[in-house]
Amino acid sequence: MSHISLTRYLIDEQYQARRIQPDLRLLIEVVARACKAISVAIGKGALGNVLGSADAENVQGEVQKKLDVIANEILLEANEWGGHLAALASEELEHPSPIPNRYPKGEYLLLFDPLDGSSNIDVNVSVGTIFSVLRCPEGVTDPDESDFLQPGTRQVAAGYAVYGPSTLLVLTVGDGVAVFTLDREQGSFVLTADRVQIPADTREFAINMSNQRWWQPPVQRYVSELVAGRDGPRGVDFNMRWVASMVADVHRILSRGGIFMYPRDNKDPAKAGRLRLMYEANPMAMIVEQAGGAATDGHQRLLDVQPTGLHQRIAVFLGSRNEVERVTAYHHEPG
Ligand SMILES: O=P(O)(O)OC[C@H]1O[C@](O)(COP(=O)(O)O)[C@@H](O)[C@@H]1O
Ligand SMILES: [Mg+2]
Ligand SMILES: [Mg+2]
Repeated sequence: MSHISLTRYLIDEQYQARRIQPDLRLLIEVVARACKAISVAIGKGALGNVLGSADAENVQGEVQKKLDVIANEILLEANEWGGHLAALASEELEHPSPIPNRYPKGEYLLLFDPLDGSSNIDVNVSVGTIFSVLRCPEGVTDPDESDFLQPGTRQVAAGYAVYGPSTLLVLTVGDGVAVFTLDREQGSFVLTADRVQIPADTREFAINMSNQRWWQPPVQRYVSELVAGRDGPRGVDFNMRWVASMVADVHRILSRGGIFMYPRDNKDPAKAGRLRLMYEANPMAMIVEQAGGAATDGHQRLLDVQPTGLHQRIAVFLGSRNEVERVTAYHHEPG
C-alpha cells in the first residue's frame, strides 16, 4: 500500500465514497493529533514520570492513574479550541464539558475513554484511547447530559488508538474500518489496512475467567461448552486470550477474529456490567459491525440501546458474528 495519510483517506473519494463533512474530518484529525501526544507521553514511561497513581478518584470511584489524568487533559485541551465541537464528555469527568465561550463552537459531541486498560499502564502492556462522535441535536447551543443520550446508531464516527509495540489508529466514519499506523519519524498516521473484516467464525474467546462463579446461566453454559472443546457439544477446541485492555482485546479480534465478553454478573447485581455504554461499548460496537462482526448486550444489539446515563454500564458481547449470535440466543432461551 502506498503512503496514504489520514487526511488523504478522509478526503479522497477512493476511500470515502460518501463524502464526509470537512468539519468532521478536522475533528477526527484533532483527535488523532491528541492520540499522538498521548502516545509520546506513554512512550516515555518512567523517564517521563507518567507511571503510577495520581492519588485521586474519578466519578466512578476508581483510583486514577497519572496517565488517566494526562490523557484526559491532552484530549480536552486539543478539542476545546478545535472549533468543531458543541461539548465533550469523558470517562474521567462527572458531567459533560462545554466548549468555553472564548472558543468557536461546532455541531458535534465528542465522548471518550482517554486511557483504556489503566491496570496495564504500570506493567508496560498495551493501553488505548476510545472515542465516539455524535451530532449535537439541532437548535441546541448549550448541550447538557440529555443531549448526549443518543443510541449508538447515531454515531457519525468512532475509533480507538492502541498504544502497543506500534501505535495504531482504528477508525470508522460509517463506511468500513481503516487502520492507520503511526510513523514515529514522520509523526503521521499512515493507512496500513482498509475495509477490515472480522471472520464470522472463530476458535478464540476473551473473558475474565476469575468472575466465573458470578456469571449468569447463559454465559455459564456458553463458556463451559467452549472450555469442553472437542469433548463437548462444540466438538472443537477453543483458545482463550485476556489482555484486560479492551482496546487490545478488540484489536486482536479485528485482526484475526474472536469473541470478547464482559457480561453482567451477580458480583454486584446493581452494576449492569463493567464497561461503559457511551464511550466503550458503543464506539467498539460500531467498529465491529462495520467490520462485519456483531455486538450485543446479550439481549439486543448494543447500537440500539437507548442510553439513560452518561456513565451507564452495560454487558458486552462482540466480535465474530456466529459466536455473538450463539451466546445472544442462549440469553433468549427460557430458563
Ligand atoms: O480488571 P478486569 O475485570 O480484567 O477488566 C478489564 C476491563 O476493564 C477495562 O480496563 C476498563 O477500562 P478503564 O481502564 O478505562 O477503566 C477494560 O479495558 C478491560 O476490558
Ligand atoms: Mg476503558
Ligand atoms: Mg479509562
